[in-house]
Amino acid sequence: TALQTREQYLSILRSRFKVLAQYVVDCLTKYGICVIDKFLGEVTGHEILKEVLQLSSAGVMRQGQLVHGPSSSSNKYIRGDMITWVDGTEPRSENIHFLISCMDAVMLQCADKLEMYRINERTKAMVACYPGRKTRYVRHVDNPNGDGRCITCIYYLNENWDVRQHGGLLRIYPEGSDRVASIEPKFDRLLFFWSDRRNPHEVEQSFRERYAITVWYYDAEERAQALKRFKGSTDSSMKPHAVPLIKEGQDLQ
Ligand SMILES: O=C(O)CCC(=O)Nc1cc2ccccc2cn1
Ligand SMILES: [Mn+2]
Repeated sequence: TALQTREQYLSILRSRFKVLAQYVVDCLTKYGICVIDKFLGEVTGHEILKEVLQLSSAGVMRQGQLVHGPSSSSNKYIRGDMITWVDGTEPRSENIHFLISCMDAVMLQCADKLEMYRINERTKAMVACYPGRKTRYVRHVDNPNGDGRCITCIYYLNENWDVRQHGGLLRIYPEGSDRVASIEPKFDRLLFFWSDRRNPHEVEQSFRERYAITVWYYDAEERAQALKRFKGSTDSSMKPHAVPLIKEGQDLQ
C-alpha cells in the first residue's frame, strides 16, 4: 500500500541520515564546512520549492533587517535578501516541515558525535529570497558574539543555477586559512558550517531570484550563557526563538 511505501521510504531515509551524519561530523571536524547534494531528491525538493514560491507570492517575505550604522543616513548596504520565519506548522508548508524534520534527523545523529557541543535546540526556519537585481549579502559572521548558535544549516532550492549568468555564489573564508570555499546555491543541496568567527562568508551579487531555507542549531551551554548575559535586554535579535529538535518518529512517520 501507499503507507507501506511511505514507511519504506522513511526507513531508507533514516538509515541514510545515519550514514550522512558521520560524513557531516567528519567534514565539520576537518573543514568546518559540509556540503550534501541531492539531500531529499527531485520530487520532495520541488514540493518544498512550490511552498516557498507560495510564501513569496503571498507577500509574506520582508526585507532582511538592515544593520543601521550610527545614524540611519549611514545605513550602508548590508543585505538584499527578503526573509520570513516559519516553524513548518503553517498551512500549506508540510514539505518545509518535512525538510526541517530531516535536517533535525541528521543533526540528532551528529549531536552526540560533535562532543564539543550539546545540540538540543534550534531557531525556526528562515526562508530567504535574493530577488536578483544584484542583491547580495556583504561579508559577515553569523554568530560573532557567542549568542548560542553553533551550526548554520542551509538548504538551497535553485534549479539550473549557473553562477556565470546568475551569480549568487556563497563564499566562505575559513579563519586561519588562505583557501576560500565557493558554494553554488544548487537545487536540493544542503550545507552545514560552524556559525562562529571560523566562517566569515558573503553572498555575491545575484542576477536571478535565489531561494534558501536556513536553520541555526544552538549549543545548550553557549545558549544558556548568552541568555544570562542578555537577560532582560530588549535586544530582539538576541531573542530569536529556540525550539527543540523534531525527534524521530515525531514527524518522520
Ligand atoms: O544564502 C546563503 O548562501 C547565506 C546567506 C546568509 O549568510 N544569510 C544570513 C542571514 C541572516 C539573517 C539574520 C541574521 C543573520 C544572518 C546571517 N546570514
Ligand atoms: Mn550568514
